[in-house]
Parts: sequence; structure tokens; C-alpha cells
Amino acid sequence: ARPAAATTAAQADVAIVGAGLAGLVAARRLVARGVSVIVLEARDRVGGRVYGLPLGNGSTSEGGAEFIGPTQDRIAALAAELGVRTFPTYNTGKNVYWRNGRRTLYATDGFLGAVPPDIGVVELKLAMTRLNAMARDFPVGEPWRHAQARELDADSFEGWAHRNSFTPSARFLLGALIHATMSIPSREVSMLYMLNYIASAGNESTPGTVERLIDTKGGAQETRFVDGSQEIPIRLAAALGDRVRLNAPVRRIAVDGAGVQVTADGITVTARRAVVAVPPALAGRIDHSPALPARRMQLTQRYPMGSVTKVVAVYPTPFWREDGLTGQVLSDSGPVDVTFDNSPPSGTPGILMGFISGSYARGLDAAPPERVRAEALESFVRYFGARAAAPTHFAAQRWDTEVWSGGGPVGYAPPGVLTDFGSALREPCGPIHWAGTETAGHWTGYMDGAVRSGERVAEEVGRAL
Ligand SMILES: Cc1cc2nc3c(=O)[nH]c(=O)nc-3n(C[C@H](O)[C@H](O)[C@H](O)COP(=O)(O)OP(=O)(O)OC[C@H]3O[C@@H](n4cnc5c(N)ncnc54)[C@H](O)[C@@H]3O)c2cc1C
Repeated sequence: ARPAAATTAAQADVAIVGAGLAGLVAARRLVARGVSVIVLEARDRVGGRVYGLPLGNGSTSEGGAEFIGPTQDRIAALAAELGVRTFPTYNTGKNVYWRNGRRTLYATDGFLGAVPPDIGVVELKLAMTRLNAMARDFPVGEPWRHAQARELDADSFEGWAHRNSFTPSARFLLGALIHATMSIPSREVSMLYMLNYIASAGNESTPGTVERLIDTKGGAQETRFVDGSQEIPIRLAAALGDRVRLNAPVRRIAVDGAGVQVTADGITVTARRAVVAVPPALAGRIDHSPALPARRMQLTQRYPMGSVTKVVAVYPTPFWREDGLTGQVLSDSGPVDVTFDNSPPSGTPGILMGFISGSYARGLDAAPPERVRAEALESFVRYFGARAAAPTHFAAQRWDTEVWSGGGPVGYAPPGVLTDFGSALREPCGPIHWAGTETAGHWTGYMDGAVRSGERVAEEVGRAL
């Protein structure tokens, strides 16, 4: 990849907007079919929501997407193809559950799995069973086709959860399910969207379940990449060479009889087809001539990104392991309310990672970096003791101020959006095709969904050319 030169005119069969996993995979697949492509990337790096956060000593820790798990077959196959090795997420010992000011340690290899022991767990387990049953035989990737789509889409997940649980702890844990996976309060997301999200946490032969979303062992947090997840986009881009142009934010897509003209800062690409592989909210910022169909324009006004910051604290050793802890926390107090052990495979240095999500992220909106650091370390001390107070390095990656992401981890549908606008997520508009994890069937919201969407769009465009 090289920076785009000033006002270059270029030609290709397909112009691809965005060098995240979806855009890069689409490019790789199209090139393999003998199709010429140019990938236009706004940032000065590839990977989008996959990013290695520098730790100040030449090494990095994931500041964005990190984990993969069972049934995420497409990202696993891609990593294997690229020679990016994996290792199990550290998961030996007990998890910490912090609730109402009390710290409880619990093993995750029992009947409850990752669910912490609390008064409401029976109720929670019942609600999870109901959710799994509703997610079975679900039209994955096409929630608007569900027989009760309208009713389900009129509800928020919180609305459903409050009618299906009564104890404060079950309600807290159901809310935490959304907070931990989507980085938003559960009142903001459509029940229909969440059922699709649960149903999509599987593959063509294995139905999705809540457990596969939230578990470490057997779930979406099971596995990590040696040298970090960013190795995947970096290797994809290296193989594409100067087909990838950095620092080239796309501003405008014009369609005429001959095809498309995609105008970015410094470069205009004339192509037969365009693939837009960015989250819907960001796609909505690109000008179109002629205007896109109303349903597509209105969809992009209704698909917000979550609010998330990831923090990492580096220590000489992973001291929590000596205390018999996995490094994993679920808490009702912020700003860090979910943590993982982010140490490299060797275990040195020790790295604690924490999520600051939803209202906690919004609460720190105007906070200077020192305050974010102080409050995050206070959270770590609460869960892991005084040794957590003095890391050798601390770094934070905030996503809601990233102009080319707009938040994270994923764009989602608030109530009432999917039934009328959902099908505009993927439906091509003339020669313009849509990709990105938000358009995926299985594992929408995840790296696996991004890869699947890139593969699907390459197929779609390949057929249309
Ligand atoms: C904090 C965090 C944690 C996460 N954890 C996980 C995890 O553990 N496991 C997992 O599987 N997933 C995780 N995810 C989700 C995962 O990162 C995404 O699902 C996936 O990376 C999305 O890929 P994408 O290609 O669809 O979109 P993106 O990665 O967003 O790529 C879009 C690209 O388009 C570029 N772009 C945007 N607008 C324009 C424009 N106008 N012109 C040119 N370029 C443009 C952007 O710069 C970006 O490079 C996490 C995300 C975050 C933020």
C-alpha cells in the first residue's frame, strides 16, 4: 500500500471503498477471479476496526477487534490461508463478578458457564433458553422476513428483558449481555435486531446461541491471534500491493451509463462497479449522483454505531494469574465493566484489557486522557488489587471519536428500523454494491461477518460484471 498521489485518475473493473476486512477480502476474491480492483482507504492504515494499539516499545495490543471462536469459519480459514497463527485466550482460574460493591470469584467450567452466580441466575438461564429458542429457525441475515418481525421490531431488548425477568440481578445480567457485546444500553436496540444477532452467532449447520456470543471457552472469545489480529489486514493489503490507496477518503460516487466514477481526495477511479465496504452510518456521508433510492438513504440515517473505548494496562507479569484469576471480569460499576487478559502467548508482559462501553464511555466524553487512565486503573484495582495501580504502560483506544469508524464495535438497528429499511442494507443500487460486517448473515458485527460479507459481495459483483 502507498499513499495516493495528488489528483490521480485511475481505472479498474471495480472500485472498493474501505480497506477494512470486508473491502480487503472482496478485493482479494475479485483479483483471484481476474478482476482488476482499486481499494480506496480514508485512513493512513488498513484494517479499520481491526487495529494494533502501539504500546510504546514497538509492540502492540489489540485496540479493536481481537477474539474469534467456534463457527467463525471464514475468519479462521482466512487466517490459516495467510499463515496467521492462533492461541487460546487465557482462561485458567476464576472470573471476578463485581456487583453491589461485592467481589465474588467464580469458576466458569460449571453448569452456568460464563454466567456469574447471582440470585437471578435461574431467571436469567430461563430467559437465555427462551432467547435461544426464538433464535432457532430464524431467517439469519433477513430478520425483516420473520413472521413476527413487526412486533419484535417494535420492542427494545430492554423492554423484552423487563417483561421476562423480575429480579434486579437477572435484569442487570440481561442488560450486561447487550452492554458487553454491543457497547450500548439495551434500551437502544431492537429486539428483532438482537434475535438476529443471537441467531447469527453460528454457521450454516449450527444455530446461534447466547452462550456462543458471551462465552470464552466454546464462544466468541475463545481464541486470539499470535502477533495480534491486525496481522490479517496487513497481510491482505501486502498481497494487494498498490491496488490499495491510503489517505484516500471517498467523497462522491457518480453513476452514468458507462459505470461509476468514485472520487476520493487525490484520486478519481473510473470503474464498472463500486463496492462500498464501510459501516452504513459512514456510507451515508458519501455524496451520490444521482441520489440513492430513498430507502437506502434513510437506512443510513438510522443505523448508529455503539460507544466504546478499549484500554490496556501493561505490567511486568500477569500477577492476577498467580492469584488464580483468569483476568476476566463482569461488573455493575464502571467505567471498566468487562476485562480480559490480553497478554501475549508467552505471558510476558502481563496485559489487562478493559472495555469502557455505552453510558460509561459517554460519561467520559469530555474527560482528558489522564482522567480516563485514572478511572480505568481504579476499576482494575477494584477487581485485581493494588498491584493493578502502577502499570509500566497504559493506552486507550477510543472509537467514537474515530472519524472513519464513528464508534464501535458495530452499527446496529434501533427499534422500528429493520422492518421497513433492513433489506436496503445489502440490496445493490445499480452498479453500487454494499459490504461490511453490518451486511453479513452469520456473525454480523464480528470479523467473521466482515469476511463473509467480502466473500458474498465479490461473488455478487463477479456475477454482475
Ligand atoms: C473495540 C472493538 C472491539 C471489537 N472486538 C471484536 C472481537 O473481539 N472479535 C470480532 O470478531 N470483532 C470485534 N469487533 C468488530 C470488528 O472490528 C468488526 O466487525 C470488523 O472489523 C468490521 O470490518 P469491516 O471491514 O466491515 O468494517 P471496518 O473495519 O470499519 O472497515 C471500513 C473501512 O472503511 C474506511 N472508510 C470509511 N469511510 C470511508 C470513506 N468514505 N472512504 C474511504 N474509506 C472509508 C475505514 O477507515 C475502514 O478502514 C470489535 C470492534 C471494536 C471497535
